[in-house]
Parts: sequence; C-alpha cells; structure tokens
Amino acid sequence: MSGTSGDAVVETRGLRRTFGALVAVEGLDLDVRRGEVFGLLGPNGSGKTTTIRMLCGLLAPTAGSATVASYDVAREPEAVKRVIGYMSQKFGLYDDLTVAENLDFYASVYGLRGAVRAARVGELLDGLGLRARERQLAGTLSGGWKQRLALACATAHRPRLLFLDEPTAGVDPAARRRFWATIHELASAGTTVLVTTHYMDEAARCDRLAFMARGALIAVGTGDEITARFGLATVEDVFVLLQERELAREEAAR
Ligand SMILES: Nc1ncnc2c1ncn2[C@@H]1O[C@H](COP(=O)(O)OP(=O)(O)OP(=O)(O)O)[C@@H](O)[C@H]1O
Repeated sequence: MSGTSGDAVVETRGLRRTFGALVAVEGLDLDVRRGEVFGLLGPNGSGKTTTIRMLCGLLAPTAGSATVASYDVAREPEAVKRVIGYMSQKFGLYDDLTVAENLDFYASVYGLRGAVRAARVGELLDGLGLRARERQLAGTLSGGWKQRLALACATAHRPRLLFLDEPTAGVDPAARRRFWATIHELASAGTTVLVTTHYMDEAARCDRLAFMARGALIAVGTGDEITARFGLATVEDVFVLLQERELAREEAAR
C-alpha cells in the first residue's frame, strides 16, 4: 500500500472508464479505510456500478489505477477476487438451486473445500437464520430472504472487503433494518464495506459518503461534512440538488 494513505484498503488514483465515447467514470481519487462502511451515492448513471465493477476486478479500467487490499485491480484481478465479496444489484443467485446449494456453490467458487466448506455452509445457514429454508429453491424466496442469502453467498469466504451494489432495492423496511445490523456486525469485525444506495436512511448508516455525478467525485466526507460543504440541511437535500443539476444539464443538451 502506498505511503500517504495510511490504512486505506481501497485506493484509486485518476481512475477512468469509458464505453466508446461515453465517459462512465472520470478521474476518481478515492480512499476507503479498513473497517469503515463507505457509501457511494449519486444519481442514476453517475458511475457507481462501473466503479464497483472495476474495484472487484471484473472490469478493466481505461486509465488510472486502483488497489484493493494492496492488489492492483488491473494487474492482479484474481488476487482481488479472493479477498472481496460482491453482491450485485441482481443478487446473482441460482433460482433453480436450493438455499443450501447456492451457499455450497459460492463457497466452492471461493475456494472452500471438503469439511471446511460444509462447516462454513452450516455456519452461514445458522448465522443468518436460513436454516429453516435450506431446502427451499432460491427462486421461490421473498425479496428479503433472497437478499439475506445473497449476502451469505458473498461472505462465504470471509472476505476482507464487501462490495454491495444497491443491496436493499425492493426489500421491505424490516428486512433492510436486519440487513444493516448484519453489515455493522461485519464492519465491527474488521470487514470494510463499500455500498451504493439511493436510500438516505442507509446513507446515514455509513461512516463516510462519496457523491458521484457524471462519473466524477463531487464530495467525500461524513454526512455532516458534506451537508456543511453544500450549505444544505440534509444529505437528501444534497442528493436532490445533484439530481436537479443533472436534469437541467440533460434539458440544456436537448
Ligand atoms: N457495459 C456498458 N456499456 C456501455 N455503457 C455502459 C456500460 N455499463 C455502464 N454504462 C454506462 O455508464 C454510465 C454509468 O453507469 P453505472 O451503471 O456505472 O451508473 P450507476 O451510478 O451505477 O447508475 P444506477 O444508479 O442507475 O445503478 C451510464 O451512462 C451507463 O449507461
């Protein structure tokens, strides 16, 4: 890990990704510290998912650099994948496999074998309250249980970092609250969590936030620091302001 960032476990410098003429992520300089719950916020299309996919070693940067747990995402994507867990917007579950089979599958993909794998699957079933549903097909679970299972799958190998892309979209408030309790337990145990969300109550549960707009970082800090910078009362006000600016830009471009 490079000298100036101290305990940064995610570090990007000038990170950029284009798709043809479209600049999805532009010149991103980001530091996420070990054990922090870090929220990535921004309007639709602002580059959050593209950023997460680069940090997970799933998408090559066009330019700039990023390290995750000191591994370079462009040069060492396989090493990155071993130390991270990724829960995508679509959860990535296999609908025609049971709860236990999904867990077993992910545990095997993450390199767990034999008795260690069986023990870990059992631990996840019990720890996340999935035992009663272990033989149920994932496709028949409610949204809240799918989310729980997806989190269990993403943490099967006890990753040092967890990337969560809109993890609670379409999930009821009680399930969201339970989910966040689990996230904070993981963070207390030293897991670094980077999460994207459109929900402001979830933003309030993050230690620090980064706002993105049109692929660029607009502001980074605690909720209080960011609202102070914009001279607004709440993080939601900042979010709405950015969204309105985006809409105005789109109108002007028409
Ligand atoms: N594979 C791709 N090919 C072409 N364009 C893409 C691709 N992936 C993303 N984009 C574009 O890059 C921009 C950023 O998208 P991204 O999904 O990163 O935004 P986001 O902030 O995660 O949005 P949302 O909040 O809607 O999930 C968008 O304009 C999107 O259409």
